[in-house]
Amino acid sequence: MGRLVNDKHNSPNCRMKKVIVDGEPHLCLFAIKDFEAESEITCDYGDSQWPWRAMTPNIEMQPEPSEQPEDSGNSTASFQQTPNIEMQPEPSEQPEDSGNATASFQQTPNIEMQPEPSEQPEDSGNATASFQQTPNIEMQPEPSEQPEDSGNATASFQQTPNIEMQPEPSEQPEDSGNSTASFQQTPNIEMQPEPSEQPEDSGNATASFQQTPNIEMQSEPSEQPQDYGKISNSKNLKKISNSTQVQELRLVGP
Ligand SMILES: C[S@@+](CC[C@H](N)C(=O)[O-])C[C@H]1O[C@@H](n2cnc3c(N)ncnc32)[C@H](O)[C@@H]1O
Repeated sequence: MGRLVNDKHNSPNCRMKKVIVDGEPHLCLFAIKDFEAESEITCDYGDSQWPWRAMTPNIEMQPEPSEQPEDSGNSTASFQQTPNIEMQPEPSEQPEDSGNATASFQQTPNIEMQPEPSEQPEDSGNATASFQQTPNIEMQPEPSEQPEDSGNATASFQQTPNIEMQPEPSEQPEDSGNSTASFQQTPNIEMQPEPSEQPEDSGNATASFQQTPNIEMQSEPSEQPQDYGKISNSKNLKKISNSTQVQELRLVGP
């Protein structure tokens, strides 16, 4: 318990007394005033050149009147402010040591983080951005090994089956594996020759039947005009008539 009591020369809340029990001395601590729980326990260490006392009077005089004028009797407030003031000179005496230990460690990782962004000058405070770019850079080399498969993996795979489909129909145009492509192309090829044959057939059929009667018609009239021409020929008729007349004459004559 005694190791928890601080020194307070002016207004301690406790007092240390020597009590002899069974002939043996004991240091016993007694409260000399009421104070709340968890308050600083203080007593007068006695007259001595305690190092903190050399600093305490000057420090206590400044904060007590200005900040807590109504707490004149509250020694607790003075001691609470005292350590705060003591913490400031400690960092100044040892700027990189205990007092600034927390700050120094916080700055250290920040300094470590800055060199990383310095490689990426615009990512100074954006450690997250730097890490995001790093995987992007890693992703780029991977595509660089396969430059055509990088971002167009889908396109490449789409092209691959297309390329496979093209040679397959060419190699096995009528096989089962290329049923889709082969049959699509095959009917196209069949359809092309069919129309190419049909136009000739259909047109020839029509033309042949048309020509045939024409030819027949031509032949018929070609024969008839000759007959009709003979009959219609007035000269021939005259010859015939003359011959009949001659025959009649001959019959009549003898
Ligand atoms: C018995 S211990 C008191 C408890 C100690 N302050 C602690 O936190 O454990 C005695 C030591 O406390 C410190 N101390 C006691 N009274 C003080 C005061 N008024 N101002 C600054 N340090 C004090 C000194 O370092 C002293 O050696």
